[in-house]
Amino acid sequence: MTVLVVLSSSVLAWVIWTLISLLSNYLTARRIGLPIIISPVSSLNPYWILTYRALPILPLLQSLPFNLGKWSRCTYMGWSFDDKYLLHKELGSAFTLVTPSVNEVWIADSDAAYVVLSRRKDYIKPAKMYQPLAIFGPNVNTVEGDDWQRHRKLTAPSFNEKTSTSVWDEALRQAGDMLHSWMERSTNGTRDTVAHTATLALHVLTGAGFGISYSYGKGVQTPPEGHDISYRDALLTVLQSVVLLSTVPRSWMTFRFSPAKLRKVDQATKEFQLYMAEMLINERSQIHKRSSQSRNLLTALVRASEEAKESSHEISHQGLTDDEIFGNIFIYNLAGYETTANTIATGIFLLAAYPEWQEWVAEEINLVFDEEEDSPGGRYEEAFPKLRRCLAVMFEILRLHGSNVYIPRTTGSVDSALHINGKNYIIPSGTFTMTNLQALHTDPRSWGLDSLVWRPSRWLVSTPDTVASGYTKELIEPIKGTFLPWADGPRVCPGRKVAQVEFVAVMVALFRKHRVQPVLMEGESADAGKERLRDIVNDSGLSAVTMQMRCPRAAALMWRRVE
Ligand code: HEM
Repeated sequence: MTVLVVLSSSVLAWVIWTLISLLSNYLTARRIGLPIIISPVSSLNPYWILTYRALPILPLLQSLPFNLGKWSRCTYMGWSFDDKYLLHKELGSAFTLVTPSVNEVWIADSDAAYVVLSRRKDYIKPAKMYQPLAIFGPNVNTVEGDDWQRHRKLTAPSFNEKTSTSVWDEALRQAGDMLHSWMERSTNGTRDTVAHTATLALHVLTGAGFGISYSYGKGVQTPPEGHDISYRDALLTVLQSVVLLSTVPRSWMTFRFSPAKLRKVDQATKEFQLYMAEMLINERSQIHKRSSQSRNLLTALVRASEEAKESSHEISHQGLTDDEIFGNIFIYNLAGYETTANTIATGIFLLAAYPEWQEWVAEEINLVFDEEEDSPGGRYEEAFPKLRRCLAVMFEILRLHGSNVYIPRTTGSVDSALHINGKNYIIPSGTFTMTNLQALHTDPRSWGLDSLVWRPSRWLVSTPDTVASGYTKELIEPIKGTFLPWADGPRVCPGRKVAQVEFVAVMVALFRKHRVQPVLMEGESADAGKERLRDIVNDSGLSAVTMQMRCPRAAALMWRRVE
């Protein structure tokens, strides 16, 4: 009886607290003056996320009469991928989503989006939201303010033209081997495009970022002395277990009776930490002997940190601690792995669904590379700037199928003024601003009436120079705030050039002499096969970190050589 009373009073207290918070947030939202949607939950509420993932509750809510479930249209993770710009078309360039925990201002106005992403001190990256990613130590993605400036200054310059050259070489080599493995199963095709592009992206990062080169085909590598698993396998397990690592306490993973999966994650985490510590000791000794020849993210991180320490009396404020170096090694791997791998995999699916764009890309690649050369190497500096169609394909993937569909910021402890669609608004302290990338990327006012159509050629324009040379066209420069797959402003993605170089190199290796198509099901026409691929790409959702196709293994892709 007492238990029942305690339980029902707790539920009642929770309901009252929720209603009071909702009312208080609603009154605050009224003062902003933007259209309002009231939701009983926040899209970031973990219990809500678990509920709609476990039960088919969303369609039910959305079919309620009198628009009672309208809130559920914009309170699940990745909702704007499904909605595109439609909710903004109804409500305007911005609206406030009122929830019991926080007010979220969703923005699809290009000028306002640009301002929010540029003014990092007024619109702060919510560091608390990213804390779970500080698994190995604080890093550029999890810190704010002066700390962020220090991390950024010491890590981002590692991504220079030298890195781009190594990324280019490594991506060409890996993609050539990946293609070779696909050609070996040409009749049945492969269902593992996503897994294989993930291996490729990981190998490019370990090779170009950390100087550890792997051959594409070799799965498990023999671990060096003192290790039970290879660096690659330890890193892969860690990257694929981010959600576990950031939610399950480490001590639970070490119990004798813990599930094997948890113990495997624990082992990989320890091994990865050990590898990083060894790399650090090795790199420091090379620096002190002044004998290091290699130049990669790790060397740059350690050097920059050592130099900063030497040149400052306030040591701890200038360099990076060992934990911070580990934290950054991890985050650069994480941030650069899934995003790039997904973009390449989605691109392959889309090109298989639209073979006319394969021919378009191949035409450019064959103009740039010598017909006779069997495996196109080509120097990065000469080839990359000419491969504009390849880059256009990437931009068009990111416009409609980018890894991020929104970018969160918060006004912190002070109110902030924001000009939206010709009017001034005061965004109160403690409000989240969500830059709605998917709505901005699909808005017909910026992208034309065919904004939802995947059409890479929209990225190219003829200029007098390009017409005179009879060569390919120039890439357009989108209006500020209309294309933000890498964000913008001071916290713009530091790996965007790496991702571009990697993507273009992969296109070169795959499409110069080969084409991809879906393996048709029994009785399926070629058009229906392509439609099936488009459906698979459109059925994407937000995983822990990025947008991903939910069922990429539902289609097998077949590669063939063309002359
Ligand atoms: C197509 C590929 C990629 C996409 C779409 C992408 C997208 C983004 C976006 C949107 C952000 C900003 C997030 C925010 O401010 O809330 C970001 C940040 C970041 N990205 Fe990327 N990224 C890609 C590839 C890479 C690569 C290859 C690397 C590293 C090698 C990388 C490293 C990072 C890091 C470290 C940050 C945090 C920067 C900071 O907070 O100052 N990304 N990325």
